[in-house]
Amino acid sequence: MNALHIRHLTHRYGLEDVLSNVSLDLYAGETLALVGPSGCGKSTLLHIVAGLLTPSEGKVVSGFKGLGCMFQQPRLMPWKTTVDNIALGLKALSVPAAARRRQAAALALRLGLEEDDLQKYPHELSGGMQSRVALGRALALAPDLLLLDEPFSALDIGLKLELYGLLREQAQSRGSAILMITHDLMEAVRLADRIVMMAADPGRLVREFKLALPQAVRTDSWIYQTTAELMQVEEVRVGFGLQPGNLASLTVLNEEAPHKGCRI
Ligand SMILES: Nc1ncnc2c1ncn2[C@@H]1O[C@H](COP(=O)(O)OP(=O)(O)OP(=O)(O)O)[C@@H](O)[C@H]1O
Repeated sequence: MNALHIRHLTHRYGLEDVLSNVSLDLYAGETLALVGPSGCGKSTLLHIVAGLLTPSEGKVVSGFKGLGCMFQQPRLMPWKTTVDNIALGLKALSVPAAARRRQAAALALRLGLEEDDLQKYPHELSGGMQSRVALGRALALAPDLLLLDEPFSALDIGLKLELYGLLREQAQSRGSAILMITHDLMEAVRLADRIVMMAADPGRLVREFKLALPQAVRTDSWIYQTTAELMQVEEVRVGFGLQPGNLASLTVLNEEAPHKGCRI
């Protein structure tokens, strides 16, 4: 089975440790959400996994073959049309122009864009449409690993729910693994199989929760209840800047034993 193994990762900017001794595993078909306070190193960790940064210490071993990334800002090429933005990765793989445009157009339509949108430039698209294009670009190469850095944070709830569904459909049909960052605990509860809570100064993993109920059968009320339960956990409250509260009994969640590299 394909997997990503992160071992004893430490990263410094200058003299400051922003990540300390982070170890994590991610397996094919799994969605793992990283949550934690601003500045705890979530994006740094994602950039290291994407190969955009070399860690100061530790290693990342990935058995995944394809990588798709989506960030908070769509980061589309302003001089390229919708289809050409989606087809960017296919062009890099030397897929002939007609074939890559055909594939990109089919994907765009599956993601809810319309025929009329295909030849538009990013400035002619709404924010939500740009997010669909960015998701299309991330999915175009059928990656078996998707890295998502708060991809839906700027969108309204209706569009978020729609894009969650599209993402899940695409990821499930390909058995892709997803490593996502979110500030929205409810989004993590809706989408993730595991939630890893981080703390800052230095950035580290402090707690992991396994959500045993399959995504497809999670109802809104289960999501609200589970989020509320999580919000009672000390590390989660601290991470979200809330006053410490009473520890609730976790009836819905299966709490995982902390793995190597975690500090509680
Ligand atoms: N290129 C850089 N040079 C120096 N310091 C950096 C650089 N990038 C990030 N940092 C610092 O590293 C720390 C971690 O940043 P990072 O963006 O990884 O955190 P984050 O958890 O993703 O934050 P947020 O949730 O606010 O996006 C922060 O203190 C940030 O200021």
